[in-house]
This record gives sequence, structure tokens and C-alpha cells, in this order.
Amino acid sequence: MSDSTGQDAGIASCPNVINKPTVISMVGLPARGKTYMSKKLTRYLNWIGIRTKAFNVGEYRRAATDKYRNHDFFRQDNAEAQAIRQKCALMAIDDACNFLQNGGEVAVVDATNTTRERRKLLFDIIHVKYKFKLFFIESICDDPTIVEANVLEVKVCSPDYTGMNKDEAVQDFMRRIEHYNSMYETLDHQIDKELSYIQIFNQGERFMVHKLAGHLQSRVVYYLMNIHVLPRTIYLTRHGESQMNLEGKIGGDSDLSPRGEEYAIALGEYVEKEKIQNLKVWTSELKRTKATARHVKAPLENWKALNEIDAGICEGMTYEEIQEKYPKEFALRDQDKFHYRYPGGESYQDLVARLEPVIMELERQENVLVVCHQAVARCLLAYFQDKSSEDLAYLKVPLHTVIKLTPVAYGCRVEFVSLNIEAVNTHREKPKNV
Ligand SMILES: O=c1[nH]cnc2c1c(-c1ccc(Cl)cc1)cn2-c1ccccc1
Ligand SMILES: O=P(O)(O)OC[C@H]1O[C@](O)(CO)[C@@H](O)[C@@H]1O
Repeated sequence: MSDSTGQDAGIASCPNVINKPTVISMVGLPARGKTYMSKKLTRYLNWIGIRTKAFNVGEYRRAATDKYRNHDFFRQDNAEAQAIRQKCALMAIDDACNFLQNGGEVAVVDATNTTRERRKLLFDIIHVKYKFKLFFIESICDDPTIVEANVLEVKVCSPDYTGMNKDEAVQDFMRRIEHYNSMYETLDHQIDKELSYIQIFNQGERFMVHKLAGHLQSRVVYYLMNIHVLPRTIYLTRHGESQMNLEGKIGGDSDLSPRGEEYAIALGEYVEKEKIQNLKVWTSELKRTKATARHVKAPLENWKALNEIDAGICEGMTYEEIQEKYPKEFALRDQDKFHYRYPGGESYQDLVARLEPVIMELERQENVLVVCHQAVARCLLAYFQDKSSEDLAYLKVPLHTVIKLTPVAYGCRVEFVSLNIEAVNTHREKPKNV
């Protein structure tokens, strides 16, 4: 049950909550998308409110030694390097468990973990010693073009290869993979019948799920079955300036202002010029987003989940009127804007929960233009830019601006394209004195 701020008690403050902390352990040869999935999954889980952190063993090794010269570092008979690698793995596991003992809910151990011996070590520390849940995600990819693409896209830029030319780096990395491959023991449903895991074949072409244990693991599996790596662009924009924007009033379902109509025409022209393949347009069910999208030639979908945050008893008021009529509410909102719920309305935390199915469907789609609202756009943008909940509620999303989101390597390129049509500024800064 949440209080007026809508803030739910975390595990730390509610020890009798049944769901235990979980360690998600990646498994797979180098260049199988483990770091890609670790970062993406960590971003998604944090965005839905599950305190998650990734621990990349490669980063621990690079911090521990600058001895990496070439793939020989990963030879099985390189005792000195093996000792460094083992120490770094133990440090990462230890940090992961400390994170979970101090309020963390999910720790992702991003490492190869390609031997049964290593996974037994993980099991003994995480499940036996700390009594945390342990879930494995194995990525198996025997398509050489996929592996080569991953090596070219992210590995050659790795700190391990600073100063090395691209071809040398690719060759060295392929030899590094061979050292691991010689010892690789994939998860086996007979030998590992007690373990909970998912195996992903060739970037999600096929999945093998084994002994799912609990809600979190089901959400993780569902997410992994919906993501893809096809190149695409998501265009995010607010509706054109509305009559109520001009009056400084929040909420409602008003029409566009003359300048908002201009923006709708300009948006149609912009989309035409972008020559986007198989574009789909999504709007909310409010008039101002439908009107904004009407000059865009593409299949249209209206989502009630994209409606603007519900301001409850404050709908239709200006901020000044709210401060005048509900000074306590106004002050409370400034103190914790993400968790504050309008009486009879919503909080940003509620909005994120309402938008989760939209994010899940966006992950499945290719090119999509989303025409939405200020608070909604902040929530969606925070997902793609991995923003904290505090930052989310104050992200700047100006009117008459198209935000282009393009997945690159482990993250997302973000471009703000203003269509140069004047509009009021609806952004209210976080007051200094709270
Ligand atoms: O299976 C892979 N093999 C090699 N590379 C990969 C993958 C996946 C991937 C894995 C699981 C799923 Cl459900 C979807 C994609 C993502 N990547 C990747 C994408 C962008 C940059 C770097 C890596
Ligand atoms: O959370 P904030 O900063 O009040 O912004 C959300 C507000 O922005 C608007 O979309 C435009 O002012 C309102 O309808 C909505 O209540």
C-alpha cells in the first residue's frame, strides 16, 4: 500500500517481503551480446522501478592490470593471467552481493561464465552463502556474420585495443574467442537440471527456458523475447501548441492553437522528407495529439496509455491557481515530483507503470512516430536515455520539437530537431528552495 506520495516501500524497509534479491548471471562466449543485454536489461529494470546494477568483469580486469597485450592473456596455460581473471571475477561477484545486501534488488554479473566450474562457484556464493536467487542468461550464437558484426561494432573500440588497427584487433579478438571456446561448457538441462536459466539462440531466433523461479524471471524472459537488434528509428514528439498551453492551464482535452496547427503541417512535411520505411504513427486518445498527426501519411494507432498525466483535482488549472488553492499539494509535488500523486490523479511513477506496455511494444516495432505529451514524453525519453526517476520528472521536452532516437552499440543516439515554429514554454524548473 503506498502513502500520499505514492512511494512504495522497498525491500530494505520491508524485510518480510517475499521476493528475494536476484543475481542474473550472463553466460556465453565473447561477442555474443552479453554486455548489450546486461546494459539493456539493467536500464529496463531500473525504469520499471527495480533497483538493478550491472557488474562487468572485463572492466574489473582492465582496472586490475594493463598487462593485456594480445589474446595470449586468455590462454588456458597463462597462469598469471588466470589468477588475475579469477580475482577480478570474485571481486565483481562480491560487489554484486554487497549491492544486494544494501538495498539492491537485481545484480547482473556480465562475464563469460562459460565453464561449469565457474557457474558452480557462482552458485555456491550466491545461492548457498547469500541465499539470493540465481538466474542464468546464456547467449548462443553460431552465426559467424552476427559474431563478426558484434566484434566490429563494439569490440574493436574496446580499451583493450587502443592504438591497434582494426584488422589486427578483429584477428586478436577471434583468437581470444577460441581460447574460451576450447573450454566452453554450455548449460545442459540434464546436468544443470536444478538451475533456472534461459538460453537465447542467434539473437532471439529461438529460446530455451528452464525452471523459471518467480515473477522477476518471467518479466526478464518476456522482455528478452520482445527485443531485437534490427536498425530502426523512434521519433518522439509532443502535440502542437494547444489553446490550454496558451492559457498556461494543465490537462484537459483542448484543440491546437494556430501555431500548433502550423506545427502539424510542418510535422507532415518533416516526416515526408525523412523518407522513413514502413512508418507507424501512435497518438494518445486526446484531440491535440490526433490533430498533430493528421498530416502524417502512415498507419495510425491511438493509445489511451499515451494520454497525458492525470492531474486529478488540478486538471484545467494554471500552476499559479494550484499554488493559490492547494498550497500544501503544490509544495508536496515540488518536494518529490516523481512519486507525488495528484489527489484523484496520477504520479510520474503511475505514468511509468501505465507506459510499460507501450515501451514493450516499441521494443518489438521498427520505425515508429509517437505523438504524445510533456509528462509522457519525459517518461519515454528517460527509458531510452537511462535517466534516474529524479531527473525524469524535469527533463526538457520543448513543444514543436521532434526527438530522433536511434539505437547504437550499447546505447541510443538522441537528436532534438526543432521545426522552428514559435510556441509557449510549458517547462517548470525544479524550485531551488526544496
Ligand atoms: O546474440 C547476439 N550475438 C551477438 N551480438 C549481439 C547479440 C544480441 C542479442 C542477444 C539476445 C537477444 Cl534476445 C537479442 C539480441 C545483441 N548483440 C549486440 C547488439 C549490438 C551491439 C553488440 C551486440
Ligand atoms: O509534470 P509537469 O512539469 O507539471 O508537466 C506535466 C504537465 O504538462 C502538460 O502536458 C502541459 O502543461 C500538462 O497537461 C501536464 O499536467
